[in-house]
Parts: sequence; structure tokens; C-alpha cells
Amino acid sequence: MTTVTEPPEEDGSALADGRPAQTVQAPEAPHREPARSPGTPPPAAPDDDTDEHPSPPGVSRALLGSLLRPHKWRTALAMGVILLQQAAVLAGPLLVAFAIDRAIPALRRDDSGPLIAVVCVYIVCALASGLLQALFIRVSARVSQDVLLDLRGRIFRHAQALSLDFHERYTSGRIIARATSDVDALRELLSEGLEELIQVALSAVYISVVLLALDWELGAAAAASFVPLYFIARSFRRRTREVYRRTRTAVASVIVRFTETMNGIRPVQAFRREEANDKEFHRLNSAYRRANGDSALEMARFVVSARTMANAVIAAILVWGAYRVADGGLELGVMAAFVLYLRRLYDPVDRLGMFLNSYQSAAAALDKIAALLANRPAVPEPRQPVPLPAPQGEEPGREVVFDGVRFAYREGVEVLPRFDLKIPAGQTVAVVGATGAGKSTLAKLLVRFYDPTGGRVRLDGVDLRDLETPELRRGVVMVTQESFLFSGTVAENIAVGRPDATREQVEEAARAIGAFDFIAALPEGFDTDVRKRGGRISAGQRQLVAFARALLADPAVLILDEATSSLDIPGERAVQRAMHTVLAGRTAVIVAHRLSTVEIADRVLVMDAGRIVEDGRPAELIGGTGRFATLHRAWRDSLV
Ligand SMILES: Nc1ncnc2c1ncn2[C@@H]1O[C@H](COP(=O)(O)OP(=O)(O)OP(=O)(O)O)[C@@H](O)[C@H]1O
Repeated sequence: MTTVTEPPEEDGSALADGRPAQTVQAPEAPHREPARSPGTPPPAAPDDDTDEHPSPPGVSRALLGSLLRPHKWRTALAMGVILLQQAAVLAGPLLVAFAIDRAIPALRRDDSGPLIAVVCVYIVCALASGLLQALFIRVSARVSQDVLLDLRGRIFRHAQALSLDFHERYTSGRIIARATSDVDALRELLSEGLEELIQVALSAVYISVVLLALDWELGAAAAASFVPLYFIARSFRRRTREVYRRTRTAVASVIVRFTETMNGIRPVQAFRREEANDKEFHRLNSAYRRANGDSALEMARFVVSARTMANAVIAAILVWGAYRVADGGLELGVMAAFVLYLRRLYDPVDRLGMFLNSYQSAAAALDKIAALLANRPAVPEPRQPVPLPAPQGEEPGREVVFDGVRFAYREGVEVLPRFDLKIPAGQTVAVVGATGAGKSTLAKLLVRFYDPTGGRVRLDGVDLRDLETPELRRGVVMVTQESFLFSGTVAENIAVGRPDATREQVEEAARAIGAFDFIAALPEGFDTDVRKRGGRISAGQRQLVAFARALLADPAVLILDEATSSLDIPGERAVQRAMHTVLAGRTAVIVAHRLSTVEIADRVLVMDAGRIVEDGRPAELIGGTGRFATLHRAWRDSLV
């Protein structure tokens, strides 16, 4: 890869043993950055946070069901509690009616018993309502927190297990958006919205029953007013579906741009991209604001229509009720209770609006999350795994064969038209060629980041597709050009290659590679945290740590996607020596950028447009008249 990529800052990822773990280092940066000016974050995603596989109808619901199912008893308990709580709250107006129509006349007859009784019941109801509300909040909060914990875990595990192919198109910013702002939208629904809905729905049912019991004619008129309210809510839901989707997409774009700019902060500053990035960020941020504004406008419309309708109903019932009281057909206390209940019936209209707001937002978010979770790894686990044959001899190396391999990243654009290659066990092959010739693609197929579109890649005769991931991971290891450090200590970073390694083995690997001395000189030696001050190590030292990792992993096949960043001469020598150690006895493929590296190879392959155009021992090719000889001569002349 000849594009000069900045060695990335160490990621914050904790040491994790996830797929694709065939690398002892992180997989390559999620997206290649082909033809774009340096410092510009990738053009992907900002306006197109559309999922290639939108979740089919019902998938979001199924996801929600699967999240709630394990908590069905606690959910039922929360429902029971809120039912009782609402009963306690709604007893209030009934008690007022009783006090007016029964207790006060009784007091006039010097009988204070009913008033004392009604006051006692009122106090008990108020206390019970408070306690039950607290219990409901506790139970429902636990359910919602558990659901969110589960969901965040699913997103993380799933994204980590998806193949490189997925990560190259989805971008890490979008995954972060799914796991943060989308999960947050669901949290709002679960922790606040659902409580609102349950309270609104229950109080509507209770109040309707009480109203019907108080006076069935007025009650029926009040209940009938739900019909237009239902239609108003339905039309709000329909109209706003698109607006809320737009909001989710817009917030994802903002997060994507933010994370990508910060990840590439060095080229951004080096190429003075700040102003251009500012403008672009402002555009995306404004789109987010517009989308939020649109949803707030729709909310306002809903609340105004629902409130107007509710007030019209209350006014009509007041007039009708007043006539009936005047006629003596209705007691004044009943009329007062009726109006109080009616107020309570329509007061939650705003809360219904809040619920619909969080519901729409959560539905759009859940849709996005479900679409992400619907992605299947492009390199699936084998149905009937085949074990690798027992190693022949002492050396770890195994034979690698590319057998009629064809490969295309995109349909119709073949990068490897037909590729045949046999690498005997223990051989070190250096692959050279112009940029875009297909060298890294070859490496990616060998580590099974992708499966070939035709033909097969075999390791000791076994198709890579038939190998279980742990076996493939043990057998083939790739050291990518970014010497990636996970957060943790230097020792932990080396042990990524073999998590069960002892401290002695870790130190032994470092010693063999020639990294022991500089690690021992760090403030806390092998226990130095690579992300803390003093733990920062140079690019060459990172490469040595990466080699120690690979040595400890002890794979049969090692792929080195060589770094292009130039090291100083002593640094380069140290890396070369380490390379000798780590390659000994293994089958190795080096995507070589330094011609000095080629000299340590047993064989050189010159690639052009996905084909091998020269193949031979370094000395043979250098002595010949082909492309490699020309290239080598030019390099040697440049050294003089
Ligand atoms: N993820 C991808 N999606 C689509 N096309 C890709 C992808 N990765 C590589 N390509 C294309 O495949 C071809 C081979 O790329 P590859 O990275 O294998 O070349 P390379 O020889 O390693 O080049 P370089 O030395 O510049 O890294 C190029 O045309 C490249 O644009």
C-alpha cells in the first residue's frame, strides 16, 4: 500500500478477543482512503446513513420482543403496580363527590363520621399512590436498564463479529451512533415514554368507567371523544415517521463526522482542513437541527389539535350538564366530579404527545439498530469444520495454495481475475508491485477477511472456509502496517498473541525480537500503560511490540503488511533483525514496500493488475532484465 497513512493513535478499545482475530493487531483501519485529499474525513455516510439492508417490517418488533421477553415477569409486576397506583390516584375525585353529596349533608346533621372516613381514605390513597409510584419507577428502571445493557452488548458483539467487508462500508462512526444516540432514544421510550403511556391509557380507561358509572349519558359522550383523538394521534404518527427517521440519520451523520475528524486530527491539522471541516460540520449540524425542529413542529401541531378538541368536548359537556343540573336530573356533586374527571381525562394529552414523540424516535432508532443487527458476516463459520492435518516436522510453517482464485470487492470489477500460487511450507515470499496491483487483497484473502468469489485458498490442503475461526486464528496471523496498540500494559499488548502466555514467555518473546531493553527502560517496564504519559512509544518500537506479539502467537503463516512510514537507519535495522526472528521456520507473505525487505525473502512475486508478472529468487530477478530488476536498480542508485 503506497498511500502514506498516518499511524493511527491507539484506539481506546479494551483488550478483547473478538473476531476477526486472525490479526494479532487490529484489522486495518475500517476504510481505505483512496482518492481524497489528505485530512478530509472519508466522504462515506454523512448524508447517506441509509442501511443497505433496511430492516424488513416486523424485524424491529421482533427485536423489541426478544429484548423484553427475559423480563416478562418484572414487566408484569410493573404493570400490576401501576394499575394499583392509578386506582389510588383516581379515587380522589370520587372521594370529593362523596364528600360533597354525602359527608357534608351528614355533617349538617352533626354526623362527622363520613367526613372523617373520607379524609382517612383520601390520605391512605395519597400515600399508597406515592409508594406504588416509587415501586413502579424502581422495577421499570431495572427492566429498561437491563434491556439497554443487553442491546448495547448485542450491538458491540455483532459489530465486532462482522467481517471487514461490512466495516469498510458501514464506518465506525455509524456504529457508535447506533450504540449511543439510537440506544438513548430507546432508553427515553422505556424509562419515560412507556410510563407516560401506561398512565395515560390506564387513567383513560379508569376515568371512562367512572364517568359512565356516574352518569352514563355524559360518560358515553366523553368516551366518544376518544375517536377523534385516536385519529389525530394516528395522523401524527404517520406524518412524523419520515421526520423521525431523518432525525436519526442526521444525528448519526453528526457523530460520524465528529469521530472521523477527531480520528484523523493529525492530517486535518497538517493540511489545514479545519475551516472546510467546520463548514461541513455546520451543514450536518444544521440538518440535525432542522430535523429536530420539524419534529417539534409536528408535536406542537398535535398538541394544539388534541387540546382544542378536548376543550370543545369539556365546554359541550359543561353546557349539557348545567342544563341537567338545572332540570334536577343531575346532582351538583356528580357534576363537579364529572368536570374534575374530564380535566384529568384530557390533561394527559400533552403527555400523550410526549409519548408519541419518544415512541416515534425510538421506533426509528430501533429500525436502524435492527438493520445493523440483520447484517450477517460475509465470512461465515463452516457448517462442517475440517481440522488442519498434524504439522509435518519441527517447523511451524504450512503450505499455502491459491487455487484459481478470483476476487471482486464490487460486482463486475475483478481485482484478482484468476490467481494461482503455491507457497511451500516455510517459504518467505515478498510481494511487490505498483499501487493498486492487488497485494493487500492477496493478504486479506489469506487471512480470510474476505472469501474469494471463485476458486479457493488452501492451508495444508484445507480450504480456509472449512476452518473454524479459532483454528484459522492460530494458523494465520497478520501484522498490519499500523502497529496497533490496545489500551492496557505493554505486556498485555504482547500477550494479545497468546492470552494464556506467562510473563516469562512474554518477556522471552520481547527479548528474541530485541524489544526487551527499551520496554524495560519504560517507567513501569512491561507494566507501563501504553496510553499513559511515558508509555508512548515510537513507530519502530510499536513494530517491535507487534513482532513480539506475532512471535508469541506462533502461527504457521505470517502475513506482514509492511509499514511505509520510514524508520531511521538503526530503527530499520532493529525491525529487520526482528523480522528475521519472527519469520524463521514459518510460511510468510510480506507485502513489501522497502526493497531492503525483499532481500530477506526466498522468493519475490511482482504483481500487476491482479496477476503475477514475475516470480523468482531475489538474486535471479535482480540479475535479470524484468521490472523488478529496473525497480531495484533505481532503488540502489537512490542510495548512492
Ligand atoms: N475495500 C475495497 N473496496 C473496493 N475496492 C477496493 C477495496 N480495497 C481495495 N480495492 C481495490 O482493489 C484493487 C487492489 O487493491 P489492493 O489494496 O490490493 O492493492 P495494493 O497492491 O495493496 O495497493 P497499495 O500498495 O497501494 O496498497 C485496487 O484497485 C483498489 O482500489
